Amino acid sequence: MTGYNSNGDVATSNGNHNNSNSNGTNGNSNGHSKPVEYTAQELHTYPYEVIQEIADFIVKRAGIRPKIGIICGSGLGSLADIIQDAKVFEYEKIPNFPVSTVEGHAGKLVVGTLEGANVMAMQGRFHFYEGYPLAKCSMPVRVMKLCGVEYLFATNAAGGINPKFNVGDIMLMHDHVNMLGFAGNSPLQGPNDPRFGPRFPALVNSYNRDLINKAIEIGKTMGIESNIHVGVYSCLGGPTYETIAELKALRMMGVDAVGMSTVHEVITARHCDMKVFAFSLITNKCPIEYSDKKDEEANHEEVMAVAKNRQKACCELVSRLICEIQKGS
Ligand SMILES: O=P(O)(O)O[C@H]1O[C@H](CO)[C@@H](O)[C@H]1O
Ligand SMILES: Nc1nc2[nH]cnc2c(=O)[nH]1
Repeated sequence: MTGYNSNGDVATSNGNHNNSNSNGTNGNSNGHSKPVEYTAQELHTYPYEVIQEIADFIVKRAGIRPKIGIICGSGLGSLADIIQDAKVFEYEKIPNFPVSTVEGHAGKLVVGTLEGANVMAMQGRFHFYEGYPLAKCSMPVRVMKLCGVEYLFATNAAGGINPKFNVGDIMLMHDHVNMLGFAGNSPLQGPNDPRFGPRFPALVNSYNRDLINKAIEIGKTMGIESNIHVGVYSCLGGPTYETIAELKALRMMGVDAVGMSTVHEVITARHCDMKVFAFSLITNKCPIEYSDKKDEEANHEEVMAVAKNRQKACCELVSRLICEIQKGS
């Protein structure tokens, strides 16, 4: 498999990673670095050493250790545009990083400062429906951890199932239903590396209560308290939007908003003991009765248009919450 040398340039594959140095390269006596080579199986599950190499690559070039990691949902890439003193890494230039394939996910990692905190933001996440295994989808969360991140802010665009939710509302996630997990799929599947966390992590209290309460207070001062809800998110595999019968089933299970992301990232973050704050921007109302109305069908263009419309409020919420975290540290 092709690797990258320590400058992030694509390099030909001829190294053996067992001999790699801390930069993830095989330095030799004439000072040239050989690329690290990993098997497809290794890159399927991303062993600790691979994650460490990616983290070292980023920290070395960014010159800072981020404390807060942000994952931008569909159409919410502007959350990364407000980062100051930004160093931008295109995914394809980061060794062994997957590439973004979905519209509204630029495929860039942005490292810099926000409200005085060192942050790193993913402008583009990885979804199961792109063909990546869940471990690969959430691998960047482990990269964040090894870069020094303590707090994960995960954002997403989602369909509102709770009839009280309107398009443009923000749902602060306080729990999730892991539908992919019900079907036996987990980002933690495979051998457990205790350097990341335990074999059997508990997930009650995954969503940091203190951060949820702070976000509610911030919503009040922003004058958008009636657009802020607290609720349960569920991730389905996608890429199809849900049928009416599926939406009815999800509602019966207590799900308030549905999407195709975030849950595997939160599981990975909690496994390695990161504090998690997550919210869904409600980009469409999910119908729960049969109808011929075309305008009730979800579509990605609408999802992105709503996200663009609400990006200012989302950016303000995120910035002010980071400001609160900074005040407490
Ligand atoms: O969850 P994010 O990445 O925000 O995107 C959501 O929007 C897309 C569908 O329109 C899906 O990828 C769904 O998961
Ligand atoms: N699964 C799913 N994902 C979404 N992302 C944005 N809206 C939706 C939706 O209605 N369903």
